[in-house]
Amino acid sequence: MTSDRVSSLGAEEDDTALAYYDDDDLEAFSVAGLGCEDGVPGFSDSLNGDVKPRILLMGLRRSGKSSIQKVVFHKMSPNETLFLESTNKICREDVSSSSFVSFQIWDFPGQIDFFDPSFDYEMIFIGTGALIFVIDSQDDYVEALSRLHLTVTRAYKVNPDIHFEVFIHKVDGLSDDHKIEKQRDIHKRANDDLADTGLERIHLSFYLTSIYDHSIFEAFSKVVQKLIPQLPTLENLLNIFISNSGIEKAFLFDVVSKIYIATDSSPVDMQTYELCCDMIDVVIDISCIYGLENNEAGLPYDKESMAIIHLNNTTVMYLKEVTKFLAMVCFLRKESFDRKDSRHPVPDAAKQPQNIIEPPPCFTG
Ligand SMILES: Nc1nc2c(ncn2[C@@H]2O[C@H](COP(=O)(O)OP(=O)(O)OP(=O)(O)O)[C@@H](O)[C@H]2O)c(=O)[nH]1
Repeated sequence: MTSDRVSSLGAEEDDTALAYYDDDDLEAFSVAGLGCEDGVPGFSDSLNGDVKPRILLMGLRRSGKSSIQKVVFHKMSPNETLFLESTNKICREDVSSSSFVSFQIWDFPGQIDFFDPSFDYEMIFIGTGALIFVIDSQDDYVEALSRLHLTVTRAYKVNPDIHFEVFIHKVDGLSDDHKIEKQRDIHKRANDDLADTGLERIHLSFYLTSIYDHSIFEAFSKVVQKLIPQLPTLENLLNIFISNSGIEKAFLFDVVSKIYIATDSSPVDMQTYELCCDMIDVVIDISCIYGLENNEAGLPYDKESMAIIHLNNTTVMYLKEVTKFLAMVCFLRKESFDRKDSRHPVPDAAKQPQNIIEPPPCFTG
């Protein structure tokens, strides 16, 4: 692999870095143990200690892999993906925008034959944390299912710890009934194929996704959460947090990608998640316009970042910076929120009954 065939795109400012490899490089990668060139690590990264978990995006041509990556990690608007050219190189991206969300995404061109004997797929799968297989739900998926089966069985043999995630994608064109029907059919066929080869122990997770709504962010959140070793601890902390405050639901969000890296153990509904994403957008957009000094660059998000939004259904949303890249987004009832306001000026606050739940410190301003 020569250095002129490896180009880093200038996305480092937002803590992402891309490296592209062209078809000829695939042959070069079949040489086991290929190391770093020009600061760009090769497939053998997984063998050294401080490597990030790898997420692979695979699927047939035009299934929507690159669109997913661009919309989730580069804020590309869904309509712009109509003009994306077919990927003919492996595209790797480092995502390290927060201390908890740190991984690499590998976007594979649909036409690559991984199982060409000259290509060392073992090196790819060994360092992989999750394999996302994208199926275009608006297309005939017979070929996609046989490709899924081949990919999953090969990958499992190399690395049984991989999480296999199937995105039934482009569901925006389908009615609700149709979506459920497709999901049931794909789920059944994929698992039947595995059972036929005696591999029913392989677990596939299925998600209905589209880049035209928040479903793709939610699905990606769930995939990434499985790669966060601290997840149970974070969930536990969030459970303690909400049970000791007037808060009903709390999310920890990666602000840049709008992936939620943890939430308390009460169920998440899509509407709540969408509201959180909208709130993050509002905060960042307003801060972009009014929050930056002249000529200042970068994400307008810092220790001062916080917002309160009163919804018309007596719910209050509260966003507060937690770290440089993370935000806590909470939902609480208006009464719980007002209680904090009434605490300070009321001189006889000591008369409050003992069992009133105190708002957490972040609400005491
Ligand atoms: N309706 C709809 N179209 C989508 C969605 N996601 C992607 N597309 C469209 O699908 C087409 C193919 O998307 P790509 O992201 O280039 O597909 P790909 O899998 O990367 O394709 P290759 O690079 O050829 O492997 C584009 O026209 C996208 O606009 C979606 O959720 N809904």
